[in-house]
Amino acid sequence: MEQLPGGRRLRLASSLGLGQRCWEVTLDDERGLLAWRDPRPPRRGADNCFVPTSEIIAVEETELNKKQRSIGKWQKMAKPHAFTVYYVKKARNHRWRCRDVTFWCADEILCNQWIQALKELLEMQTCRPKQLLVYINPYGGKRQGKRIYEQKVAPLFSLASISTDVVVTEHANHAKDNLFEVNINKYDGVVCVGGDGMFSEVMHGLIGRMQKDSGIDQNNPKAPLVQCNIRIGIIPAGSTDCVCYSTVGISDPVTSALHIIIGDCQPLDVSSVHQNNTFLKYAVSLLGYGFYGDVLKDSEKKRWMGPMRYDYSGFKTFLSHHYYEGTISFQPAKHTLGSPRDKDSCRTGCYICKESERQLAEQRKKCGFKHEDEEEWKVIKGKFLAINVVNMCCACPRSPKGLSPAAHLADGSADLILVRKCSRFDFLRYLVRHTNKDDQFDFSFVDVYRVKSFQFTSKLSEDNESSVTDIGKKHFGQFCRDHPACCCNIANSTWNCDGETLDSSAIEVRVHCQLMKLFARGIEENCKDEAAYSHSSVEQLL
Ligand SMILES: CCCCCCCCCCCCC/C=C/[C@@H](O)[C@H](COP(=O)(O)O)NC(C)=O
Ligand SMILES: Nc1ncnc2c1ncn2[C@@H]1O[C@H](COP(=O)(O)OP(=O)(O)O)[C@@H](O)[C@H]1O
Ligand SMILES: [Ca+2]
Repeated sequence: MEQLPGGRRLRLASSLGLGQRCWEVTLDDERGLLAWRDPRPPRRGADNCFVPTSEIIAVEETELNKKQRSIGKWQKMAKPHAFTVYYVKKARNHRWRCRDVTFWCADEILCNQWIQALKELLEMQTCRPKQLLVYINPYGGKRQGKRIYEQKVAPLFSLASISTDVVVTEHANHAKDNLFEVNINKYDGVVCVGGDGMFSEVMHGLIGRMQKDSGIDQNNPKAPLVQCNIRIGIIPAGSTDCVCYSTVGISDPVTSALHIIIGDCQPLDVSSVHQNNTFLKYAVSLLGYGFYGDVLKDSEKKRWMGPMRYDYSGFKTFLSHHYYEGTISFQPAKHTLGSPRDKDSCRTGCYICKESERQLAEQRKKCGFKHEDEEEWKVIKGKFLAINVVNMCCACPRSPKGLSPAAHLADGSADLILVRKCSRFDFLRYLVRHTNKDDQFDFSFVDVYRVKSFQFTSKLSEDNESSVTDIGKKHFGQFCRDHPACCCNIANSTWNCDGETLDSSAIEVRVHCQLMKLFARGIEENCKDEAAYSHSSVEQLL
């Protein structure tokens, strides 16, 4: 142990070989950093590097091969001893890669000391998973799930000494049903390889299992649900991969695997959807009626097209320009500090989400839930082209900022976006803004509210309830008789619930703050990635 001028302790500091030269290598316990720098003065700091120990993937003793030994200093050494450190390298656009660096020295004891010290530090990272349950949907996206897992993810898990039980699903709901049967306590996490639909399935299995084990009735819309502490990791291999993109910042299997390995944790709000005291679904990303429901329903018939089906069905649905009549009621989310029109987005370590977490803990301590129903409800009736309720920004490669750029991952609220009846041209302007930086809510026909609960009843089901003999009933699926060209559809739309269709014209939605956790850390603030590794900051540290 070495003492530095500032009183800081270094666990190890040695001169070790890296390539052809000797480098000063330090392991700083207090700061949790492994650093190596070239002591030669001329090219100041040119090749200095450091890695937080929390981002070291593995340490291995290394046998240097003949080629390595035949060059430079190796020749003079009887038998050099070496070890390799595998670590996370942050690249552009939130992409992470696994890199390695091999150090050598003549002294076997010193080499072992380093391996031992680094392994001890890895052991201390208690948030890392050791045993994972993996579900692969072989038919998601471009049908590459199995290949992606085997070639890109499994080798990294094995490098990090993570054991896995792998299930390749044979039918829809295979993963969900399986989660009710397995010995869940054996695992530190569940990994799903697939798209948003597959993630939704795994989430239903886990949350459902938790409630069942705790004797909570999911059919009761007011039941305080039990939080799910087993984290889910998403390896993106689907068509949209919105949950992965919105929680990591990129859809990239290797990046996601590395977030799982280092044991990241991102809490997530979950909405429950009920109809008349019957549980229907949970949702974490988009709950969409009208446009996004119709796109999904049409695209299901075109699965053979792969991810392209959304472009085809999107275009077709846009042309059909159907709007739907109904009544919306919601309770505004007064507890959260943010608003949907904020300029700042939810980022790693978001203080708005932390504040909600604090409130949640306080609420639990008091052991009672407020009489939420007594709080204010707002009611809006109208004709809508789209009703979107989003728990997170819903960013994905098609829409890099998402449907609600300022929505938060874990603040206990959802953003309710209402797109009222407007011209095709205006609706196109709105859709185009999903894909660029312009304000999506700056239209007279678009309203946005931050809500904690929400209800919707389509006019059709309201009418049916009030008069059973309503002739409209006979005409489901046909266009408005009085106005053949008006695009008002007397059939209901479908809900797009995280990429799964849900046929229900009257639903009740409630946001459950931080009901589950992912192996992720939210989207990191941009540009800092490179800055954190800048040479000047390395200089200050050493
Ligand atoms: C004319 C310009 C049109 C621009 C359209 C912009 C599209 C933006 C799409 C954003 C959708 C984000 C919400 C994510 C939904 C997913 O749950 C769902 C299912 O994803 P999956 O197929 O399971 O990965 N995908 C869709 C398109 O409904
Ligand atoms: N083996 C399987 N065969 C058919 N469907 C499956 C299978 N495994 C999972 N599914 C279902 O496929 C649906 C879509 O999967 P997903 O991975 O989200 O792909 P995509 O992003 O292309 O929609 C999910 O609803 C899931 O329940
Ligand atoms: Ca939220």
